[in-house]
This record gives sequence, structure tokens and C-alpha cells, in this order.
Amino acid sequence: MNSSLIDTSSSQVSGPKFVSMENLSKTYPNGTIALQDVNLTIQEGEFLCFVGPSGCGKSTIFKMITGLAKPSKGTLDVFGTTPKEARKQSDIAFVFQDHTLLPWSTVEANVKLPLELRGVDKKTQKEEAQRVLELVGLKDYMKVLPRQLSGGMKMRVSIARALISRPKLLLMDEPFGALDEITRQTLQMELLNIWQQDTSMTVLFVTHNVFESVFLSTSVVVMTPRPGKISARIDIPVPFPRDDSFRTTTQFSDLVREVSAALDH
Ligand SMILES: Nc1ncnc2c1ncn2[C@@H]1O[C@H](COP(=O)(O)OP(=O)(O)OP(=O)(O)O)[C@@H](O)[C@H]1O
Repeated sequence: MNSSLIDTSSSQVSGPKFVSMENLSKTYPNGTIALQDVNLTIQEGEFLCFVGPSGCGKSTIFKMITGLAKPSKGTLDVFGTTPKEARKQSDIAFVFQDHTLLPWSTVEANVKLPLELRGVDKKTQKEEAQRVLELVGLKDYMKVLPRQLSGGMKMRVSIARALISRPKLLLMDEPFGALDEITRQTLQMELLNIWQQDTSMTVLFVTHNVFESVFLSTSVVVMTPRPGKISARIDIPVPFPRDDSFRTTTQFSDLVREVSAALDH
């Protein structure tokens, strides 16, 4: 067996341990074993994609990292502290498939919300909203309501709202799952450009799409069906910046095949 298929420590990106899971398990009160003995070390600056069949526990991992669900067994360390404490420090932000924008608020108001809730002064809120909307290419849409935007634009707003807190850790749960393929590929490229501008931000990205996982990540974590376990961690040893030409290389097809094979294993 290829040793990269069982190595769950990080080898491509060096740096301090950021999130670590040791024998992490989760059994829900109804007896569902969602995760069993997950061991994973994530280092600062990684872009890690999780792929696996539906119900393998990907979202459960995210819930535990954010302190919304408690491990049943094992340990989970986030920035050297408990998930609850890490969340209090506002260093974690999320993006979900459902953009969760407030329909009656403008793009600007939606994006500012995390800062408003934290009592940040209005001038800083405005400056930061402009900064992140520029990052996602929507600075001319500040006064527009979400319903006036396309699906891809709503997702950009959702990403801008997550970035406004300058998170150390960005959790993305199938963010592009509802988008058409062309918009999806455009947003993948834009997300990589944003991440490359802030190399200290760590991104954990759940997807069902093997192509997406290979294109985006420094490593792909492959999970097994319930009870969820990590069956492989496959490094994607392709330097950044990456562009669309990567998708047509032999190396890309080989890596897609490797991840797909691990999924079938
Ligand atoms: N609150 C809960 N109570 C009981 N079972 C749950 C709960 N939340 C999730 N589960 C179960 O735990 C398992 C893992 O769920 P989870 O949502 O983490 O999987 P997932 O890999 O994110 O799935 P998907 O890809 O479909 O989003 C599933 O069988 C799910 O039905």
C-alpha cells in the first residue's frame, strides 16, 4: 500500500500544529456512531479537503471543531485550546452551501454583521466591508439586496462575510455544491487567489467532488462510510499559485484517480 494512503500527519506544509485530533470519536445520543478513532494533525496554512460518502461524519468533525458538538471519546485541540475557547476568540469562520444571507439587508450590511455583533466601531466595519467585498470582486454591489444577485454572487458575499473577521481557520462545508460547473470552477480559482494572499489562513473544505478536492488542496483527507474513519490522506504536491491549466495535466488526472481509488477502497 502507498504509504501516503495511511499517513495522516501533514508532510507538505510545515508549521505549528493548529488542529489535532487523537482517537476522536462521536456517538450521537440515538446510538449512531458518526466517527470512530479519527487521528489527524492539521498545520497552519494548510488547505485541507475532506471527501467521503454521504453520512461519513464530515460535518460532525466541523461541529466538534467549532464546539457545537462534544467528542464522545478522544481529544480535539484547536489552536492549543478547547474548541469552545477557540470559537470565543472569533478565529474561526464558516461558509455553508446555503449562503444564509439576511434577505432584507444589503450586501454591505450582511457582510458587516460579524463585526457589528462584536461591537466594532462603524468606521472600521465600513472599511473592512469594502476590503472583503473588493477581495471577492463585489465592491460595486454594496447597496444591493441578496435577491438581486446570482447564486455565485451570493456565495461570494457569504465568503466575504466569513473573511471579514480575518479568521485563522475557515471552515467550508460544500460551499460550491449548489452552483453550476462554470461558476464553481470560477469560484474555486477565486478562493485559491484569496487564500494565497493570506498564507497563514488555514482552510478546511468539505466536498463530494474529487476534482474540486485535488484542484484546491494541499492534502485530501478521504473518509470511509459510517462509522466515519480516515482511510487516506493524500498530499497534492503541486505548487501554488495554481491556475486552470492544472486541471488538464496528467498529474491532475493521476491525483484524481488516486483519490477516487482511496474512496472506493
Ligand atoms: N444530531 C444527530 N443525531 C443523530 N445522528 C446524527 C446527528 N447528526 C448527524 N447524525 C448522523 O451521523 C452520521 C454523520 O453525519 P454527518 O452529517 O457528520 O455526515 P456528512 O459526512 O457530513 O454527511 P453529508 O455528506 O451527507 O453532509 C450520519 O449517519 C448522520 O445521520
